[in-house]
Formats: sequence, structure tokens, C-alpha cells
Amino acid sequence: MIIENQKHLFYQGWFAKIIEVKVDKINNQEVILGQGGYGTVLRGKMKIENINNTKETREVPIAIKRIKLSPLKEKKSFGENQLNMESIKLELSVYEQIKSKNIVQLYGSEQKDNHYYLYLELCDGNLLNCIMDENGDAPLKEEQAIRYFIKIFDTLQLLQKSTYERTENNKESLYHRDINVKNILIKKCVIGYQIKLCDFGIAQYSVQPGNQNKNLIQEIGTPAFKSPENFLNQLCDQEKNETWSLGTVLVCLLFGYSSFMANIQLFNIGNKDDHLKWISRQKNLISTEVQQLLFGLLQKEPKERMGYKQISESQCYRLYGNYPPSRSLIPRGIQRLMYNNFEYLTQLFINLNQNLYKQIPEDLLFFLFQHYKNLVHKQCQNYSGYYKSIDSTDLSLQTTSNINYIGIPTLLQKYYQFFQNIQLENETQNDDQMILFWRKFSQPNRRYQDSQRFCFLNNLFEVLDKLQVEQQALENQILELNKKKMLYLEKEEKLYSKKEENLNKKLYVIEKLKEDKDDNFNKFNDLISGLTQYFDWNKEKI
Ligand SMILES: Nc1ncnc2c1ncn2[C@@H]1O[C@H](COP(=O)(O)OP(=O)(O)OP(=O)(O)O)[C@@H](O)[C@H]1O
Repeated sequence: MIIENQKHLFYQGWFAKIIEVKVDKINNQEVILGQGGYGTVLRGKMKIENINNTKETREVPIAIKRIKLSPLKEKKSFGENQLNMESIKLELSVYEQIKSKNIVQLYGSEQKDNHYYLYLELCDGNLLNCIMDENGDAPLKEEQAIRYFIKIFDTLQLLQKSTYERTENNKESLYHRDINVKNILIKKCVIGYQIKLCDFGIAQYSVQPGNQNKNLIQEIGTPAFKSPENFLNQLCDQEKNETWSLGTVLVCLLFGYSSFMANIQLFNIGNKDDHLKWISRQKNLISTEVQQLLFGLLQKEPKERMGYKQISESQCYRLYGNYPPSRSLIPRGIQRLMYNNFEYLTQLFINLNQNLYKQIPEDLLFFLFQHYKNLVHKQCQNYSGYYKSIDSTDLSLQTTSNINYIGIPTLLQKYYQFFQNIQLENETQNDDQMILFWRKFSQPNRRYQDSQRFCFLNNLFEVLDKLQVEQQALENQILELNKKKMLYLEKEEKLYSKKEENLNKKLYVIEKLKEDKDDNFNKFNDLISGLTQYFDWNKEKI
């Protein structure tokens, strides 16, 4: 089998080529993963052959996007074939040019029997059927929703940054133009879920907003997620068009798809701010920062709507952007410190024999390990092929709760060897991102200096202080609300029962917040005491 224009794949540490593709069938029926406007997405398998060792083959599960091309005679009347070919070419070129862990990987493509086939990385489903339940009735917790939002936003920023220079002074950025809950796929991975953008059939390179703000766009995208200006087919700014769709996706994540669809008429062009009023009414469900973000994204007037810069400066982004959630409270200074000590941390973990190991407070160990794991994970993600091999059962890390405490050094030893092997295997490929990454980290690292320890602890104390102030503020609010409640209870009048109900709701939300704050506070407190012991222990060792 010859796949057209096949470039060699890099898959799970193999340089490979596809030798066979087949669609999965159950009871003779093709397994359909999804159906879109242009084609059907099927589940299947590809057989790949290691090009360094032709005898070795492997079967890999994939998604097959099958697009029907219109026959030639119809092409004249409808132009459909041309449209298809154009959007297919576009989709292919995006997949080929932009490699990211957040964009579905294209393994190969071919045209046969009046169809075009794209062989894609298999995901577990889209935002709608994977994260929310089938009816879109199970919205996410705010923190989770924002985390997904940020991942999607970061990917859109990546697209925008991948400019294409048409002429000397004319840089063009890429916009997806059809952001909606079905075009954002989900893939389970070592740490939680990963988002993968797909369907670039109507993506477009456009002049960057900085150079020229407005572009004529045709009416494009999925109706419920379309910006008002897109509906009116007016001159519009691609970036703002994208941020509107992002806003609607966030609404789905926070309040559920069905709730969004039930109120869809409010988001239409006619009603100026009715949709914002509806969001205001949901204020018990979301924090002020998230409400501000939604208001910024869902301004019907593009000029008043948030652009990418404003999103990255928003409070939500600053709170959750770029970091795994559990560490969002940890100041950048600390992260940098840990980041610069990759090699040191590795050695530290590997050299721990069982007795010494027991002297490290468990909390601290998990903290460091978690950090290390994220670091390794991040490095692996830079190279999707390698990333996959670390995903294999041998090296896979379970979620924190399942980590075998005693097994950590062994596991890290494997990681360490893994990175060393990569370094050896690929020494000649200077442009290999992974090598660059590795070199950066394998520069001689220092042990913690006294000043660094001090700064590290100080930063943690700062977080602790902040948490304490927030705890106190919540405590005061709870006291106030309880006082009010007592008053209502004394009056025992009908008029007050509604007020009391509202008050109870408010009380519940604040008490929940306080609980979370207390939890964080305790964790940090433990961490600091563990850390102090650790530094003392380590000092003696040096
Ligand atoms: N790589 C994949 N892995 C798993 N499922 C997928 C994959 N690609 C697509 N799907 C499923 O198929 C659906 C349709 O895919 P896609 O949006 O690429 O098709 P389309 O024909 O271009 O659709 P549209 O009508 O949005 O243009 C997705 O919502 C998803 O549920």
C-alpha cells in the first residue's frame, strides 16, 4: 500500500512508514466516531513499519476522517468538489505546519475511490461527549472549566503566532474560525485530560491585528458559536471573532451545553445585553473573576470585546495559566528554582536509599515528585513521538493517589535512563527539540544555595500569609451572614423565608470556599515544616 505524499512518521520512538490502514468493524459495521458537515470519522488501525528495522511492524489505533469528493459532473454545477479539495488542502497544511500537543496529529493522507482519507491521532471524544455528559447537562467545576479554557486559548495563541509571510510587510496569522465544543477533542493521558484541536477545514491565514485590524470574512463556523458580526457577514476582526466563540465554549463548560442551547436566543444579534444579564443571574455558580472574563469575551460589539492580549492579562489567566492547577498558588519564583534543578532533583531521587528516603517528609516528597513528574511530562510533550513512548505501561505514572511511595526512585531511574538514551540515540540531529531541551537541563546544576532556600521558604510563607488573610475575610463574611440569619429566624415571618433561603445559599457557597482555603492553608503549612526539615537534612548531607 502506498500512501500519497507520505512523510516518515515519528511514532513512539520509531521512524516509521504506514504500510496498511483498515477501518474497525463490529458485526460488519464500521465504527463511527463522529459525523461532520464534510465527512465521517471512523475508528481504525494503521500498521506501521520501522524504517530502521524493516522486519518490525506495529499496529496503532487511529481515527480515519473520510471525506466524500463530489463526482466531476456535479462539480460544475455546485463547485462542491473544489470546495472540498480546498478545505482538505488547508486542513492538511495546518496539520503539517503546526505541531503541538494540543493539535491532533496527522499521520498520513490519501485519495482513493472518490474519497479523501486523513489518518489522525485517535482521541477519546470531543468536549461535549467526553467532558460533559451526552446531553451536555453536567457542567464542570469552575477551576476545571477555566483550565480547559486556558488550554484552548493557548492553542489559539499558538496558531496566531505561527505566521505566514506572504509578502515582505504582510505577515499573516492563522485562525481556526470554527471553535466549538465538537471541534475540541479530548485525550486521556498520564496527567488527566489533554485537549486536541481538530477540523481546520475553514481555518484561514489573515493579516495580524497589529498590522491591519479588519478583514472581510464570509459567514463561517457553527451557528450557535458564531460571533454576531459573523452572523451579519460584516467586516470583522478575526481575533475578536475567535474570542467570541471561546466565550461561548466557556459558557458551555461552566453552565452546560444544554443550558447554553436553551438560552441561545439571548446570544443572538438582536438582544443587546440580555445574554450578559443571564450570566449575571448565574453569579452564585461562578466567581467574580470568571464573570468578568465572560463579560469581556461576550461583548457583542467587537471593539469592546477582549482580544488575546486582554485574556492573557485577565485575572483568571494569571491564576491558572500555564501551570498545573495544584501548583497554581505557587509563585513563579519557586517554580523557576525547581525548574533549574532538574538534574539535581533527578539525582536526589535516584540516590535515595530506603533509609534516607524515610527521613524526607512524605508531603515534601510528593510535592517534589509531582513537580518532577510535571517537568518530565512537559519535556515529553515537546516531542509527541517521545511523549507517546513515555506513555507506555512500562514508564507510565499513575495519578498521585496511586503512586507507590517506595517505588518512586526506581521509576525515576527509568525516566533518567530514558532521557539519557534519547540523548545518545539522536546526537547527530542538532535540530531535534528534545536534544536542545535535554542539553539545557543537563548543564551542571548547583545545589540549593542558602539564599535560594531562604527565598524559596519566604515565597511559601508569603502564600501562607495571603491564604490567612483570605481565610479571615471569609470567616468574617460567614459571621455576618449568620447574624443576619438569626435575625430572620427571630422574625419568623413569611416575607423572610425567601430571604432566608437566599441567605442559606450564599452561606453554603462561602462556607465551601472557606473549606477549600483551609485545606490549602493546611497543605502549605505542612509543606513549609517539611521543607524546613528537608533543608536541614540536606545541609548535613552536603
Ligand atoms: N481524531 C479523532 N479522534 C476521535 N474522534 C474524532 C477525531 N476526529 C474527529 N472525531 C469525532 O468526529 C467529529 C467530527 O469531526 P470533524 O469536526 O473533524 O469533522 P467535520 O466533517 O470537519 O465536521 P464539521 O461539520 O465540524 O466541519 C468530532 O466532533 C469528534 O467527535
